[in-house]
Amino acid sequence: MAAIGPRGDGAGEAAPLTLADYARSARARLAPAVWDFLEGGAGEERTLAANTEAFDRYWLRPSVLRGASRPDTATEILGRRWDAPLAVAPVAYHTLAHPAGEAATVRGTAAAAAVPVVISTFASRAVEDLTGRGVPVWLQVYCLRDRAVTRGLVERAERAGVEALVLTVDAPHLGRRLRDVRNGFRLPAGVVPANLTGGDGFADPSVHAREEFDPDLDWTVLAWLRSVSPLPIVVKGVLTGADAVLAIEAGADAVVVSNHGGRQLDGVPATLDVLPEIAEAAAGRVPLLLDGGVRRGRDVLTALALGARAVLVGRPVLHGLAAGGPDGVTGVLRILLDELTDAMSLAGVRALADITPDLLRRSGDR
Ligand SMILES: Cc1cc2nc3c(=O)[nH]c(=O)nc-3n(C[C@H](O)[C@H](O)[C@H](O)COP(=O)(O)O)c2cc1C
Ligand SMILES: O=C(O)C(=O)c1ccccc1
Repeated sequence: MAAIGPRGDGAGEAAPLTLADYARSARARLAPAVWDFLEGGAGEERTLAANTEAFDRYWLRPSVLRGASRPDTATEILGRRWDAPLAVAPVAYHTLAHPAGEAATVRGTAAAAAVPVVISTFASRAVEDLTGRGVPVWLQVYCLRDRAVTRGLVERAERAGVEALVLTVDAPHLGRRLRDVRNGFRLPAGVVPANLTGGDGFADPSVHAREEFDPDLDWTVLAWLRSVSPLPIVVKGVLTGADAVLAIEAGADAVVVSNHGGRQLDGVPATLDVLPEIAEAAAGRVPLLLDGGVRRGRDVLTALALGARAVLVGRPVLHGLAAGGPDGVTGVLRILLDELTDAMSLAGVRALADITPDLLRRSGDR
């Protein structure tokens, strides 16, 4: 976060070259309280900071003379081809960043690459306006106390053509985000969940979550979700090997190693730092995805070398959206893709299957 300058400093007017450029440009355009909501984490934001810092503790060990001038970034996950090992993480209320919201995100993503967009339970555009537009759409599910509402959301998404469900398991309630408390953050008028029926009182997300989220879920929730929908179930928010095993035993088709971008329990480790433990426990039984702090193409290489099959990117996509609408989203994803292929080529990695732990050296190790 150190690269982010003060508002109105004129940065970001030249064509953005990095995700940090997009972050600066977004910050200059967004109301400060909205920026804080998007950017902030829980507590002292130790986990938020750790997510990005963890990537900087690894160095790459290139192999030379590998004929890797045109690396192949394609992969297959849950039976679908992805152009690159990247997806858009679920982030509530994209209309906070741009009036077209998730519709702009989907359009911008499709222009960059065929990779999934995971829409939040709190997406601010109707799911029917997001599917069938060139990229797979997955639905993130918060399991609410009112299971009929959750079921209705899932059935609606399935009818619309959503291809997988991402069950978030790290949020019995929302973490204590001090920036939002200090700002008295409320959603601006008109920013509402477009796919949830009934009710209002959404304006303070943390109050709403306390009232509506089911805070007492256990692993049987997977069987319940399975009874509601035949779609693949991805469990998001696992941080230990033991929980990854329980997720697999409960029937998860994939697991997202995530600390919710440092927004839930402050003091948990960086996702990158728990990935090896989880990869060992999962032992290849399900694909592992990772999110949190991915800001450069080479970060994708690092995560894959430690056992992820793909990564999800959250805040940077919203930065692109705020900075330039669909074109900004395309720009963010293209930068990540260009940086990834550049790093693969220079590291002698022809295809994702070539990526092994040998590609890395942890700083300080000999
Ligand atoms: C503003 C914001 C809203 C989010 N909303 C959701 C959500 O509705 N559901 C969810 O599972 N995760 C949500 N997340 C967490 C992201 O899916 C993801 O785990 C995290 O942002 C990844 O870290 P990154 O932002 O460093 O890439 C949200 C994150 C942010 C920043
Ligand atoms: O999940 C989140 O991090 C989040 O910020 C959120 C916001 C609104 C509704 C639900 C979750």
